[in-house]
Amino acid sequence: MVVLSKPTLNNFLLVKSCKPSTTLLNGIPVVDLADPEAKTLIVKACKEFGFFKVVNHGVPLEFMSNLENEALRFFKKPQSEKDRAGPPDPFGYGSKRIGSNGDVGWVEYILLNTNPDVISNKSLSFYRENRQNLRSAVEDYIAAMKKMCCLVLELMADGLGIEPKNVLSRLLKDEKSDSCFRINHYPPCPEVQQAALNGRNLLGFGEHTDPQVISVLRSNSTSGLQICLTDGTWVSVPPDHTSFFINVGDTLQVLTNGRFKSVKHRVLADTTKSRLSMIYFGGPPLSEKIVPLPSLMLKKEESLYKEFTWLEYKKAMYNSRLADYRLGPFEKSYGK
Ligand SMILES: C=C1C[C@]23C[C@@]1(O)CC[C@H]2[C@@]12CC[C@H](O)[C@@](C)(C(=O)O1)[C@H]2[C@@H]3C(=O)O
Ligand SMILES: O=C(O)CCC(=O)C(=O)O
Ligand SMILES: [Fe+2]
Repeated sequence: MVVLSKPTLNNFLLVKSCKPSTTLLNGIPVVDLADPEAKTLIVKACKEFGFFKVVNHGVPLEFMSNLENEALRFFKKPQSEKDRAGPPDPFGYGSKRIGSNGDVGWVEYILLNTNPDVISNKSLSFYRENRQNLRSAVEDYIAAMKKMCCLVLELMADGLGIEPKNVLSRLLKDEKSDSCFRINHYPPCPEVQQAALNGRNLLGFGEHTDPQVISVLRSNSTSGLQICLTDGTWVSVPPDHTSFFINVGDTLQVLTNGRFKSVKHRVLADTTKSRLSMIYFGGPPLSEKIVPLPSLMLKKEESLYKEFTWLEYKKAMYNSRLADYRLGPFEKSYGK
């Protein structure tokens, strides 16, 4: 069992906790990718939740558990070895600190750029610290996630009745697409029980929206993920290690002029079980102008957002805290 170092434990209990929520999301939208109605269900889910579960996706379970086992092998290594792949810059191995603006969580992780041309020394150390086949396991998995995201984005375009079919997926297919991949490991935290007695929960990963176009998450069967509904209630998402969960990101919210909502989500730590999650974040090229899709806009409909590039959004994102409403300053109504 991996235990995060003791001295900082109290800081965590003091710094980041939140009111417990026991509501289980039974009505979570589930989309069968082989269903002819998939495109309609996807659009509905993106408007209502910004979140849905994907089944019948064609990715073999073995493929997912292979990478999960490789990742666990890395997280089980002594701290000094893992630290050789860190600190994150933002890519590389990180523990407890998320980003560089003071966010913390009961989590250790590896963050990788998916573009092999911009591979950092930290990522190389991560691969070196593990068996040789880790790099190909990661690359194969990323390729499968990119393919699935592109299919989902094409179904979205179809469901929205806009053309061409690749109007969204081209952003991820572009060779300059700025996408990344994250593996999060949440060790069990016995102190969670004490926190729960005081009516609080301990955060593994604080609330935020994903800034990119789309994210696809797969976890083991340990619970912890929660999403925030449009009425502000937090609900737990029952884990399913055989399925994928899709998140609408901030960029997709802008591209659809607010029709789709980027989903606020967070992860709570568990007392006894460790959680391992793997997330592919599909992003556009840095120079891409993020504006509502012209083919989607109604006559006289105006953009809710100021014009900006993904590079500009990214710069703002790295200056923000996890829970900040990052789209705020880019809204035309901001400050009015
Ligand atoms: C606190 C931060 C971590 C983050 C960059 C940021 O300054 C604000 C956004 C954060 C986030 C959330 C979703 C993804 O996990 C992530 C990789 C991303 O693209 O935006 C993280 C960033 C990070 O960990 O570097
Ligand atoms: O680890 C998880 O289940 C979700 C983490 C997350 O939302 C993120 O890394 O952006
Ligand atoms: Fe996220």
